[in-house]
Amino acid sequence: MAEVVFDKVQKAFGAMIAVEGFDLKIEDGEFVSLLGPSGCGKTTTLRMLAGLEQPTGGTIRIGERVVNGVPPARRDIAMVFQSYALYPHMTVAQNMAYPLKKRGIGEPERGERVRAAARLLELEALLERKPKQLSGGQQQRVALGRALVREPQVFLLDEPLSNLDAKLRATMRAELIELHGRIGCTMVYVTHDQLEAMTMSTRIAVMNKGALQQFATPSEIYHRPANTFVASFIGTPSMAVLEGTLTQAAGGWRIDSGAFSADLPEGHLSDDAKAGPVSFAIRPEDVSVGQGPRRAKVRLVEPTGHESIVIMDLDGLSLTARVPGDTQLKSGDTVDASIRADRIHVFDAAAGHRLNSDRLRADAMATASGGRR
Ligand SMILES: Nc1ncnc2c1ncn2[C@@H]1O[C@H](COP(=O)(O)OP(=O)(O)OP(=O)(O)O)[C@@H](O)[C@H]1O
Repeated sequence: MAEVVFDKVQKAFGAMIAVEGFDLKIEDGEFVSLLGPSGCGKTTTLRMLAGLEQPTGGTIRIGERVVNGVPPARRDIAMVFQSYALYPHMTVAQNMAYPLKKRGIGEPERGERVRAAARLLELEALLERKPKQLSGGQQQRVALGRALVREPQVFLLDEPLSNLDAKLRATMRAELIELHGRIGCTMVYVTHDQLEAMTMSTRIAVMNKGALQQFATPSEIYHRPANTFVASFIGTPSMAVLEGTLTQAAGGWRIDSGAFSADLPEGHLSDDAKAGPVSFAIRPEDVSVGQGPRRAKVRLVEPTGHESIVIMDLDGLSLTARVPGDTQLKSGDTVDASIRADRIHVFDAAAGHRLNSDRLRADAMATASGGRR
């Protein structure tokens, strides 16, 4: 087990900068997800950690050792890919033993390590099967087992669940959380699926356009997005980032956007807030439908089963709300509505960084889960 540190890491492919100014300190035993949209540099970052790509700037450290220039086989890491890459002619046991055989580890120890990993992953009954006789989830477990037998300092996982169907993904998510709990190994997990990142990680590194946007617990990232990118990327349905103007009002700040205005409670914004243009965003759960002083016109109702997502115009803003799945609301209806002014996220209009003081949020956060740490 080891900590992993990226220090000002850059990766350029010719003129194309894939990763830039990347600083990250992953603590020993953490489960960290690299999360971001397609092309943001997640896989390149993981491949640099694995030694499959060389950084064009900065240093990467695993434990005490700077690994720039160290070949993959000597980094003491194990990688699990999206494609399980099992050898079809070998049994499960032979597949799992293969990395040990390549390292010259003798038979009694090989067998022992394979049996231990098989026990951990509940693969004991499948050891003599060939990969084609296994389900997708079982194949994924063998790929994990093959990584596990190497007893690496760090596990690297690149979208390992993306070939599985929704039900199996949910099962494997739970299995990976359990596995991490049992072996306590440092894990770095690449995904563009925020549900995976939110449920499994101790901390999430949100990336966009090759740069780190925020590195924090899932709860922190959801409740205190550091900038407009994280605010709009995290959350399903997502928050729209709206344009408004901040003015000083008696007792605090007021935010206006066309016909919409809201008085922000005292202490809601940090000392960085200045009168003038801002961006702001409101989570769907902070919009109430069916009661309140505002009027909203329903544009669309999207049933998802236990709840429905309502897209509506409220004082000229397009907002999204969640309502119970048995709602009778339909497009064209006019309803009473309210928003939680104490939950409005406010950002600098130009730079996009968060302007909330989060003093009011701190109490709620103290009782919320701070990720899996
Ligand atoms: N070998 C390469 N040569 C040139 N450009 C590359 C190379 N590998 C990656 N890139 C570019 O670097 C950027 C980051 O790619 P990367 O694969 O790291 O993104 P990603 O976040 O993992 O995306 P995805 O989720 O689609 O896999 C992309 O614009 C990609 O086209």
